[in-house]
Amino acid sequence: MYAGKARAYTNIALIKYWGKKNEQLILPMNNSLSLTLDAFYTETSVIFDESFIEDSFSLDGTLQDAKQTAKVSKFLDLVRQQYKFSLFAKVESQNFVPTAAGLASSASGLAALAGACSAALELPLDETELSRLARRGSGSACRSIFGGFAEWQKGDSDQSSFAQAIPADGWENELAMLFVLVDDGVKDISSRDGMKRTVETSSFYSGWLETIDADLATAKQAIAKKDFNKLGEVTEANGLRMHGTTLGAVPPFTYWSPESLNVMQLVRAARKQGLACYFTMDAGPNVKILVEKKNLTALKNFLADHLSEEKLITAYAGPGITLMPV
Ligand SMILES: O=C(O)C[C@@](O)(CF)CCOP(=O)(O)OP(=O)(O)O
Repeated sequence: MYAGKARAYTNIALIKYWGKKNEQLILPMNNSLSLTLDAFYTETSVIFDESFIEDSFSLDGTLQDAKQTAKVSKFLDLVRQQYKFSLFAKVESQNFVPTAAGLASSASGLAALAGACSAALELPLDETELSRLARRGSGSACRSIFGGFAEWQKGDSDQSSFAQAIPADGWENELAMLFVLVDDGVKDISSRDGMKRTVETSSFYSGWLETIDADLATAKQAIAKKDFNKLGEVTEANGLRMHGTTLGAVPPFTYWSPESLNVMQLVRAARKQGLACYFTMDAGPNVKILVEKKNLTALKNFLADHLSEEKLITAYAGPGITLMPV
């Protein structure tokens, strides 16, 4: 029997990954840059044992159906193939996210799964190898191996596509990200399906790609200079352009709900009153507001007049993956 456990935190992209060059290897079209957060994480344990006759996967104590288990098995098959063994596994994941729906990210889940497998099999994987393995589970998971800021080097092969930490001299600890929960109950298109349709059909997609390198350079410069407004501006613009591509897809779609738009307007209004804060969104209606810790209370007070308190979740910069005793 081989057992391992890992904890990994979710990350939010400031410069987005939105499109694959290679679906099977999960190689992205562009580099992306994220901030790992402390508020949401997943703990996953894995047991490989010769007595198991199939893989099993339980999430938050509930045994998952064949479809969900197949996703985990696909990842386990990769590990079995790469490390040349054939034992089945029992996988148990627990998402530590506020009860609000739609906050558990595949990034923390798949990063934790990669970490748990490497711990169970006592694979001497360094961060790069762990990031590469996590990427095969879900692209954004490769960034959750690292704490703070991380950049996913797109590479052009399985070997060359992985994330690296972006040193920021502790500046990430001066930042906060306020999640505004906009649960409009509509079942969103998954990020995997959304980016696939966009790459394949959106006439806006090439325009999006042309802007990424400049955005990345701007974001990295801003981090190096601890220039919050510069980082916020490029984050907000990049996220808007990513979402713009979905409107050009066939059929067109958007993750924005009326309440999402309302929150975006509130962020702009707060800025007009001199409160430095910027929004970004991913494959869902929730809005994430990047703000400096020193302005967090002022931002919450500003929003309190418009949004109910329980819709707000505060996150700070979080750590990288930790392998844990079983
Ligand atoms: O996180 C970002 O850079 C931007 C997004 O969150 C925007 F929605 C996409 C994340 O995609 P992911 O779930 O990693 O896809 P997978 O590789 O198909 O599993």
